[in-house]
Amino acid sequence: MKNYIKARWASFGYAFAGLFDFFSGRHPHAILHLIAAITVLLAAYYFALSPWEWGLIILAIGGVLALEALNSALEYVVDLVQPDFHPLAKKAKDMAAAAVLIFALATLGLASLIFWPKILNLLAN
Ligand SMILES: Nc1ncnc2c1ncn2[C@@H]1O[C@H](COP(=O)(O)OP(=O)(O)OP(=O)(O)O)[C@@H](O)[C@H]1O
Repeated sequence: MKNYIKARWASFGYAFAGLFDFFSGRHPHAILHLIAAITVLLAAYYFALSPWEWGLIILAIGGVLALEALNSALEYVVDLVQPDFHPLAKKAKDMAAAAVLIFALATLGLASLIFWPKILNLLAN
């Protein structure tokens, strides 16, 4: 039991090592997504979103950041197994980037649905 807890605790530490690497500055997209996330969270606070709106925004931000982290992980693996140019390495990296783009666009749609009426309302008053 003690060893089990020790191993789980170590896994938690590895996840934090990944998190530290992700936001270390070595992955410029991670920093861009973080800045965008903080901006959206500040806007959410300003417009006093409902709990449901907060929940959707938090899930969407978490999804974008998690997908970007997976994209970076895949880049590491591709660079490890195929440091030289290879058409399949290109396809793998481009597809992973597409996954982030798809989720980011969906998040943009969600944010527009939530914020646009509130912005219009603010402009009208
Ligand atoms: N080994 C490779 N073979 C073929 N094309 C590659 C290879 N490595 C990278 N590429 C191409 O270059 C693009 C950019 O790859 P890169 O690894 O620099 O990622 P990035 O999107 O710039 O992310 P980051 O800035 O986080 O490193 C890939 O999407 C792919 O099209």
